[in-house]
Amino acid sequence: MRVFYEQDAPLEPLAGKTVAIIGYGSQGHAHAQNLRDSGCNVVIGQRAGGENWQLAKEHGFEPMSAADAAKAADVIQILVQDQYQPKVYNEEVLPHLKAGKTLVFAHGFNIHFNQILPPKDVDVVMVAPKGPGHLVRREYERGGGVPALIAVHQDASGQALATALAYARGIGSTRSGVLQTTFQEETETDLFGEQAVLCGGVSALIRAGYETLIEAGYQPEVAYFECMHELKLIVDLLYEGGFKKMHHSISDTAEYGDLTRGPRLVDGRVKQEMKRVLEEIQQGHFAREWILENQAGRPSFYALRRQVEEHPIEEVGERLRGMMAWLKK
Ligand SMILES: NC(=O)C1=CN([C@@H]2O[C@H](COP(=O)(O)OP(=O)(O)OC[C@H]3O[C@@H](n4cnc5c(N)ncnc54)[C@H](OP(=O)(O)O)[C@@H]3O)[C@@H](O)[C@H]2O)C=CC1
Ligand SMILES: CC[C@](O)(C(C)=O)C(=O)O
Repeated sequence: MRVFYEQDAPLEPLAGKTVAIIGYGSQGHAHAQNLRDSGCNVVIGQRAGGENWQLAKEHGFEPMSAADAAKAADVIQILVQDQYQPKVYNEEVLPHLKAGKTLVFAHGFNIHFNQILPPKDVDVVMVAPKGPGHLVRREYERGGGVPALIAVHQDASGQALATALAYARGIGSTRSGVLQTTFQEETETDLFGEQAVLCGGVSALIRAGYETLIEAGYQPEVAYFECMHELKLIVDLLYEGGFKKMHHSISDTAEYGDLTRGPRLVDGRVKQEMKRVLEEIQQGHFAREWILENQAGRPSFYALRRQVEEHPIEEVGERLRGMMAWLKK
């Protein structure tokens, strides 16, 4: 697998071009500012009135409608919520697409699951940072970058890969490394990662650990520190140096407990369920469920979100974090 760095990704394909960032949210605010700081000409398509419209103005942009931004731009990055993308694309972006323009995505969902069908004469690429938008900005400002996946879905101009690489450079990702993939691989692995491990798996593990300690009579504050607070510090070690660095830093007692008890918890049954989760993604069942959930006004999403946000660990966590003055609110 080839990894692309700064020397492989000149910015020239974006020279003299205008990049539209449609949606000034988590990813949008980071891509827009990083590209501008890299010398690119950036316009913002952000619906008016809300906090992100205001934020774009505070950051020195003149936000306009998605339609006006798509009309003005050569390269159009779609960074509105996945569930709104087909509507925004059909109503505001499609009328302004023509040969020579490039459509960019940060996640393959709508292309891979056929919710957006671009005309054949435009380039369609993906530049998907492997991290939350706020870190895409923070790492860039620190002189680094969040790694990214790139992919080419349509190469009408013959320049699609070069454009994607230039874009990845503009947001800082080639400082860390950019891997080429397909829309299918990015979509399936990204959904699996966020469901089974990063968001779904970890959150469920935290809640189960906390509940186990509370049900055994331990203090909520102690349970919070053990099951949520310290997790960040352990993950930092994993991020910096893998299991080896984590093992080096934790006590031998902790390491022995990790090696002998961890596999008892995440055993064959968990892996079996992970496989089912992956199959639901691969067969389009998750996509169908999420699309229909949105069409129905998200009744399950809101009910489940409320349940999790009302979990007792949230109350104790908020109180304890309130005492940590250095934490960003
Ligand atoms: N969050 C992340 O870190 C990651 C996200 N991605 C992908 O990036 C894309 C964007 O996600 P994310 O940054 O989380 O999205 P956010 O929800 O953070 O931001 C979406 C933005 O789009 C705006 N918007 C919605 N509708 C319109 C419209 N009609 N016209 C103009 N602007 C509109 C929203 O405005 P308003 O504020 O008014 O709602 C908001 O500012 C998705 O494809 C996602 O899968 C990929 C990797 C990581
Ligand atoms: C882990 C969640 C993520 O996939 C991400 C930040 O990469 C997302 O879509 O937000």
